[in-house]
Amino acid sequence: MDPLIEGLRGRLVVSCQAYPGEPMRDPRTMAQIAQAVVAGGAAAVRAQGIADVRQVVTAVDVPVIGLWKDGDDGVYITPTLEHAVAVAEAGAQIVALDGTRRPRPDGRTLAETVAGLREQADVLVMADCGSIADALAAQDAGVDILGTTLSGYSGERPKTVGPDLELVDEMVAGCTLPVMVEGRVHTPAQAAEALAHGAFSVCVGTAITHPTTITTWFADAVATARG
Ligand SMILES: CC(=O)N[C@H](C=O)[C@@H](O)[C@H](O)[C@H](O)COP(=O)(O)O
Repeated sequence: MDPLIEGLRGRLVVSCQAYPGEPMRDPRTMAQIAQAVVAGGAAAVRAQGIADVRQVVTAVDVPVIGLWKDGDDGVYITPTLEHAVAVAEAGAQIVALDGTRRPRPDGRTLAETVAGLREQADVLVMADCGSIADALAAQDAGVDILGTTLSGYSGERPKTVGPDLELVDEMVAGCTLPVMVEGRVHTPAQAAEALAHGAFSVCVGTAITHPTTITTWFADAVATARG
C-alpha cells in the first residue's frame, strides 16, 4: 500500500467545501477551514475545485484529496480525464473521481480514465462509489482507495440517515482495497461505528465544515421544542 494511503489508516479526513453562491465559497476561506480542521486532528483534507485545491495544498501539510465538481447530477465528481489531470496539476496528492459504472461525459471508462491520469501525473486515485458493484469495478479499474461517497446519490442505494454501514460491510468483505466511509457521517459516534465496521478511514464534510446545514439542525430542533 502506498505510504500516503497507509497514513490514513484509522484516521479522520475532513471535506472542506462550500457550494456555488454560498458566503464561504472562497478559496482563502476554504484554506483557513482546512488549517482549522488539521489543527483539530484531520489526517487529510478533501477539497473541491481547482482554485480551492491550489490554495489548500499550500495552506496545510497533510495530504489533499482533490476533486472537481462539474454540475450537480449524473457523473459530476471529476467527471472526465481532463478534470482529473487538472486536479492533479493543482497539487492534490489524491484525485477523487466518480467511481460509478455510469457512462462518463468524455466516453472513457473508469479504467481508461485512471490509466490516462497515471500517464500524466504521479498521483493516487480515490473512487467515489455508490454500490458494491461500483466498488468491485473501481478496484479492477486500478484505483488506490474506495469511498462510499455516492451511496444514496447514484440511484443504486437508499439514502440512509447516517453513513451507509451496510455498504461498508459489503465493501470491506468483498474488496481488497481500503474503504473510506464518506457521506452523512454526522456524529463522532457514527465515525467510530464506521471504523468498527472495518472502514479504513472516515471522511466527514457537512457536520464539520458546513455551518449553514449544521445551523438548520439546531434551528429545527429549537423550533420543534418551541412547538
Ligand atoms: C454526493 C456528493 O456530491 N458528495 C460530495 C463529495 O465530495 C460532498 O458534497 C460531500 O459533502 C462529501 O462527500 C462529504 O459528505 P458529507 O457532507 O455528507 O459528510
